[in-house]
Amino acid sequence: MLREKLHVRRDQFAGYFSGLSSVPSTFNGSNKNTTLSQIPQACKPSLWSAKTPCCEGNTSPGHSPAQSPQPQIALPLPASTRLRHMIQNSEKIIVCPGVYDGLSARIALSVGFSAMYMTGAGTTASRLGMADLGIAQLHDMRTNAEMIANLSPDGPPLIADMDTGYGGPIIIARAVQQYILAGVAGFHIEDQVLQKRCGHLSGKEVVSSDEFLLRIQAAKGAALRLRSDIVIIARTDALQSRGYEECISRLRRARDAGADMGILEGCVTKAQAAQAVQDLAPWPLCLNSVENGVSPVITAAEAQEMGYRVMIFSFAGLAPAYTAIKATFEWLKAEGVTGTASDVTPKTIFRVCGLEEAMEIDKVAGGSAFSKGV
Ligand SMILES: C[C@](O)(C(=O)O)[C@H](CC(=O)O)C(=O)O
Repeated sequence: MLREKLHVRRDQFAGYFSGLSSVPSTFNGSNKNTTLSQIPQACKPSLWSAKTPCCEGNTSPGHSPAQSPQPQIALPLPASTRLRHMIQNSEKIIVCPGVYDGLSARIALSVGFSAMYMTGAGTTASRLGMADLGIAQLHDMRTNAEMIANLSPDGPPLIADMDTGYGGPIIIARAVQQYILAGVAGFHIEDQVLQKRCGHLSGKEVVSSDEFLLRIQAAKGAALRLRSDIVIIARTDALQSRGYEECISRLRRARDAGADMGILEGCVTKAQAAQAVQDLAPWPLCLNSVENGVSPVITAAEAQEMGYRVMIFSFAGLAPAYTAIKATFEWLKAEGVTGTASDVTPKTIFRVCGLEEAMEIDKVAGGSAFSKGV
């Protein structure tokens, strides 16, 4: 039953994702307009791979036949294109753990998620040591996102927080361009005033619906100009001050302006979260889960049943890091030792952070720095 429902939904979503699904980079160096569906399966993502067998003697669009004995370099599909494809085709809701720095992202990669989310609250806390009050600016967010997105460029696509877009249309266009160049696959942009705050705090203020639309149009224009597939997620924080109907109206306007997906931030009941999907269908929605925030706890399975396509768990890394670090520091202060579990050695952390891959790079290049191990 659920499966059937999902099939219907995926077909419906297709309309929203067909527009920009052409591969913007020169896939196989020849056809700028090659679409995802035109790319033969065997040619799909293979980072720096040699020519695939199906390219042999194939002169159809999307292929360049062998012209020299040099191995052909097949560019990987951009993460944005892969994310778009996942949203359209995935059987299951796409669960994105909130990551905020290199280590939390590396842990998410090692656990094996299909996508990740870079939280603005976590970025602000970890990079600036500040609360989520609109203090992190484009530079802070872009540099963090770029580092995280490029830990595994052909790995799970990264959805990143873009807060309010950090200014008017010109700054927003610049922010979108920088996120695209950073390798970010999708982002959410909201309607809070520039002096924003976490969506789960009270006293939030939002800009007018027209100004929100302007933000979406600026973002969409930038993506189109760069021929990027980046997934634009319109988020409204208007529930607290303007009510549910206004949120639906704002999200509809954002959808009509070309946003690919929506977030109704801070739903206060499960019924409301489910209703939003129905009211905006077939436009896909993303659910932001902040446990102990203003929303009830909704599991990924429940969100999938409601019809959500993506779910971000903003505090999934930050909250346990806080708990563990605080407990350890308190222990250290009291006892003079950290009490670290014996199976967590320096190598454990370095392994998660690519130790073996780094050693392999050195070896393949002919180096011997690690020939005696580490
Ligand atoms: C999703 C969010 O934008 C984030 O930065 O992760 C925050 C999370 C939070 O601060 O609780 C938000 O919901 O505003």
